[in-house]
Amino acid sequence: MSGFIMLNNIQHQFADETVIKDLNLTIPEGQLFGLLGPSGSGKTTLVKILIGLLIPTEGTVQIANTPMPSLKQLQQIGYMAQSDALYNDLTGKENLDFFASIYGIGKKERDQRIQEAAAVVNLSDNLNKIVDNYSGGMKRRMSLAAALLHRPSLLILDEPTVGIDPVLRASIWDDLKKLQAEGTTIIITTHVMDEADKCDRLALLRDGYVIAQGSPGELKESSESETLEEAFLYYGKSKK
Ligand SMILES: Nc1ncnc2c1ncn2[C@@H]1O[C@H](COP(=O)(O)OP(=O)(O)OP(=O)(O)O)[C@@H](O)[C@H]1O
Repeated sequence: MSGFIMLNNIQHQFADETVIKDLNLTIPEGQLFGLLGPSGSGKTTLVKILIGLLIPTEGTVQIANTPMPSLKQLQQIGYMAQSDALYNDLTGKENLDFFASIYGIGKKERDQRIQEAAAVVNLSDNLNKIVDNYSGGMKRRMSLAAALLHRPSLLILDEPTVGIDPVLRASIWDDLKKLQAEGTTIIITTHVMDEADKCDRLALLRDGYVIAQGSPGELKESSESETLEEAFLYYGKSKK
């Protein structure tokens, strides 16, 4: 397994609380990898460590053999945070134009990239609407489009489907599968079991520990569980 992303002996402390504990993860290129865990288990903290937004108290992160944080690697990453960071008074197109300028995409190319990203998330017909008039799901999809503008090879999505109805959730998953088929490595955090089932591999997080890793099938099989929820409970107990 080639280690496109490697987290080695990560530990992270906020004041006197250790929220990530001796964590090791290797994620190969092209994988759709899920971080599954309940609220407060450390998913967002881990994602922030991964992209270099937080420096871990201990341990190292490498992406494509480069120690993080690295500006060069950051340019290859598309990051979608848990809450939408959009300008409500601007149109969808104006928002994407703004993000494209931040990514340093030249004016000539910008229009094409905006159309391309909007098409992936089915927002092409809504680009001229003010974002304030978008539904919650449209805003989530617009945030995803913003994370795709620079055609990142690594996409990191922090709970991208929270508050989104099942139909839209399915459409976002279709988008993710499409991007993966084009070669994008995707890391997604979730606490929704049926979403976790769609990932190639998972790390189950609880109280800052990885309590188990594997494909959804492996995790169910090795815990003799019918569902991932049962598997999660099984590994949670065996860690106590
Ligand atoms: N900036 C911070 N300062 C102090 N404690 C923090 C900070 N950020 C997170 N924490 C704590 O770290 C722990 C893990 O939080 P984190 O946001 O990583 O969890 P999570 O799994 O992403 O949760 P959720 O699913 O609710 O987003 C929690 O106990 C949280 O209170």
